Amino acid sequence: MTNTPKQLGLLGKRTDVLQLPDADIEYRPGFLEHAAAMALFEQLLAETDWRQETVQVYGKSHLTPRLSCWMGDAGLDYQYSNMTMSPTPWSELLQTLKARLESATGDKFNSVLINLYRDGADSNGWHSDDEPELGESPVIASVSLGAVRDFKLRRKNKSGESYSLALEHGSLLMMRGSTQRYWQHQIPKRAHAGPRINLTFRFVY
Ligand SMILES: O=C(O)CCC(=O)C(=O)O
Ligand SMILES: [Fe+2]
Repeated sequence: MTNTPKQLGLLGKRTDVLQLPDADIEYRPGFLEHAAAMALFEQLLAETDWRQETVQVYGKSHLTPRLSCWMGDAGLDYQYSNMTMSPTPWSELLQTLKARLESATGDKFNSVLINLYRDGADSNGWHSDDEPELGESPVIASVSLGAVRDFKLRRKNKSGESYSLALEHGSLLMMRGSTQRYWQHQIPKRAHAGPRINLTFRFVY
C-alpha cells in the first residue's frame, strides 16, 4: 500500500513542553494517526535502503547498533559520528511527511536520518546533534514509529540533571534552541522491544 498525503493524517493537538533548563523540547503524542503511522512504518521498513554504518571510536571501527539511511536534497554531505554520508534522494513518501512537518512546525528541513532499531538490543549512544553543519541552534523534528522506546536526556555539565521520556508510535519530538548545546540524548537498549523506526528531520547548512 502506498501512502497518499491524505493518509498521512495528523491527529494530536496536545503538546507537552518539557520544563528543562537551557533546552527547548516539545513532545506531541499522536502527531500521526495510529493507522497512518502503521502504514508509514510498514512502507519504510520494506522500501528503505537500510545500511549498518561503521563508526570510528578511539581509532577502532565499530558497526552501529542499528540500521540507518540518510535522505535529503542532492548535494548535501553530512558528518555523523565521524562518518560522511551522502544523501539518498527523497522518496515521495518522505517528501510528503516533510511538507506536513514544515506546515505543522513552521520550520524548514532539507534532510532526514532514518534509523531502524530492529529489536531491543539495538540502541543509540549518548550524543548531541551539534555538528557545525546544523548551525548554532539546530532544529530537529523526530518522528517515532513502532515499538515504544525510552529517550533519555542528560545535562552536559556536572549537575547530574537527567530526564526520560517514552517515545510513542506516531509521536513527534521537537528539539530547538540550545538543546543540543547543553544536553545529550540516547536510546538505551530495552529488553523484549519490537522493531522501531525513528526519523529525525534536520536542516543542514
Ligand atoms: O531514535 C531516536 O529517537 C533518536 C535518534 C537520534 O538521536 C539521532 O538519530 O540522532
Ligand atoms: Fe540524536
